[in-house]
Amino acid sequence: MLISIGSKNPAKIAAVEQAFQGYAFEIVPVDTESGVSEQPLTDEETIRGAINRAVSAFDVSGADIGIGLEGGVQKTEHGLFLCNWGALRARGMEPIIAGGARILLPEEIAIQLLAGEELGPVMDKFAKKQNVRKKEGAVGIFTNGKIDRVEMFTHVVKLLLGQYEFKRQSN
Ligand SMILES: O=c1[nH]c(=O)c2ncn([C@@H]3O[C@H](COP(=O)(O)OP(=O)(O)OP(=O)(O)O)[C@@H](O)[C@H]3O)c2[nH]1
Ligand SMILES: [Mg+2]
Repeated sequence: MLISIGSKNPAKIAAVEQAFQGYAFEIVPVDTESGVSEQPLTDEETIRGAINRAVSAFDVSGADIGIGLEGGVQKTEHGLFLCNWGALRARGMEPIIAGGARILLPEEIAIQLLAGEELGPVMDKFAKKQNVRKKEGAVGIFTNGKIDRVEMFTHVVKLLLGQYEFKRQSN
């Protein structure tokens, strides 16, 4: 099975590799446009980015499955939540969507994002690290390492794969 992912981010690629453990597959990471802002600020925008990545990855690679994973934030009355969305594009079916873990971001982070900053660089500055976005992610930093970005996105890809198999069996 040829699986394309619309990102070259190693954390996202590792999540697809983990979720497809046990399957005979090959992964093709492709640079795709998310079609949304670098820092999505709503669930809707983040979902749109995931779908656009999955469709582009599927179209450019001729793979059996295209996967899109997008991180963003969502304002609530409780504060600004980190949100994560995934999409799966396969022949003969509408894109499948699944949501990932959410955690409240500290106020000092939220203020910077709402002022137009991108979470990736903000996290590097906050954590005094390089490329948090490609490793544990904000989710790893703010959960004291209990769950990192790979594990969080692996869960999302499993939700996508499971729905894909269910739909295939139902048809
Ligand atoms: O350090 C982080 N830990 C996280 O948990 C996280 N979740 C989202 N983001 C940031 O939100 C923006 C859109 O996310 P994103 O899906 O575009 O991710 P990305 O830019 O890292 O990958 P990619 O665009 O190469 O696929 C980018 O600025 C990401 O850095 C995170 N940064
Ligand atoms: Mg990005």
